[in-house]
Amino acid sequence: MQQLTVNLDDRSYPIHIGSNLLGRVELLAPHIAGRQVCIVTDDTVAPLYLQRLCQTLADYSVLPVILPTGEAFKNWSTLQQIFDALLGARHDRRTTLIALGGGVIGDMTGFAAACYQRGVDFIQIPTTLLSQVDSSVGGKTGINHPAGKNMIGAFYQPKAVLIDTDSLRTLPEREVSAGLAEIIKYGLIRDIEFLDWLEQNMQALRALQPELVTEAIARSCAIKAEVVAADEREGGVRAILNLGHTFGHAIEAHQGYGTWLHGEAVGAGMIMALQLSRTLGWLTPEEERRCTQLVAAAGLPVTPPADMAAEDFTRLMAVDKKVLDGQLRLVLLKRLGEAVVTADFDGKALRSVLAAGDE
Ligand SMILES: NC(=O)c1ccc[n+]([C@@H]2O[C@H](COP(=O)([O-])OP(=O)(O)OC[C@H]3O[C@@H](n4cnc5c(N)ncnc54)[C@H](O)[C@@H]3O)[C@@H](O)[C@H]2O)c1
Ligand SMILES: O=C(O)C(=O)C[C@@H](O)[C@H](O)[C@H](O)COP(=O)(O)O
Ligand SMILES: [Zn+2]
Repeated sequence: MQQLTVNLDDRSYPIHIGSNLLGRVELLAPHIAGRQVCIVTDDTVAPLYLQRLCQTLADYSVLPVILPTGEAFKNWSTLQQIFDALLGARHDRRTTLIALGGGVIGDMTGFAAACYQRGVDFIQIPTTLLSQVDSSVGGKTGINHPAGKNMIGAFYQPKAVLIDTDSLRTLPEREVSAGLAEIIKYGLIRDIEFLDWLEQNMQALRALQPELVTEAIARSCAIKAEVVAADEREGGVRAILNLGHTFGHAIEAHQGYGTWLHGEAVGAGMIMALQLSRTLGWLTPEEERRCTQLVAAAGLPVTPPADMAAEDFTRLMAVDKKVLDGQLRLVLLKRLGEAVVTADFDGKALRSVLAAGDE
């Protein structure tokens, strides 16, 4: 087992990564204040892992909450089901919420924990590759709004993150690819050696070769933990974790939440950001080609949806959370391994990137 730490003073927490961790009560117990535990999961993950976790927590009073699966349910009415269950079972302020599932469950459970009785503890047990490398770490929690992704939420850190790599065995291939998008993101924004390593190992990673996947998770979490520790509430550098997301979130909202997976939209969105970086002279055409090949090799789309026009992007991107005083800011690459957040790009160049889908 490996252990990393997200260093945030008195809100610091461990990330445990390894095999067979779902059965390790001693990793959870130090982070559970009372006897009440509420496990929030979805109706795909519940039949796979809920019973196992309940057995691990046999000494606690466990309330399971099983939500409908998928991005389309990351909304107010699903969130309300968590509050209904907590109140119905008289959970008090010492309750601990546990998110058992992918990023949708993690984001919603974290937000519920931030709000319930003005804040209770929560633990992340991510079960998708995407949630193991990204969403379970860093404390961004929330739900979608029809007008934009993750528009309602809070920064609220978990007490611990437990990454059981065995849970990936049941993950569909399409979801593995979605997780690889965020892994590639870390190489692009911060670590060119990691990018080289990903190019060399992409097929083995897609096949979930255990040592390699564990290595990819640990390197990704280490980068995310470092960025979050430097800028917890995205006043500055944390925004680099948003590479490809301004475009990607527009794709998700336009297509209808859940039609394109988050990781798929980020894959295509990163290519759009790289194209714009190339037009600024920051990347060579060869570097852009190389990255496009890597994203394609991960099994991800490299072009936006055919039915999305430049105007659709412009409208949806205008509500991005990085917009300041009405001005769009994008995460672009100064060079491979180095990202910047900038408003300083040519509007015409952006328009031609956005119009690629119109052709
Ligand atoms: N908070 C953050 O920092 C952050 C970071 C990245 C993404 N996100 C959010 O995370 C969400 C995407 O997360 P996701 O890709 O995990 O999606 P998800 O939670 O919808 O999970 C994907 C699918 O995999 C299923 N699943 C989960 N674990 C499984 C397993 N072990 N075996 C089989 N099936 C399993 C789920 O039921 C679901 O159908 C988006 O809402 C995105 O906005 C948040
Ligand atoms: O943790 C972050 O910061 C990120 O931006 C990680 C992203 O991968 C993630 O999708 C996040 O939810 C996007 O945040 P948002 O603020 O753009 O909604
Ligand atoms: Zn993301």
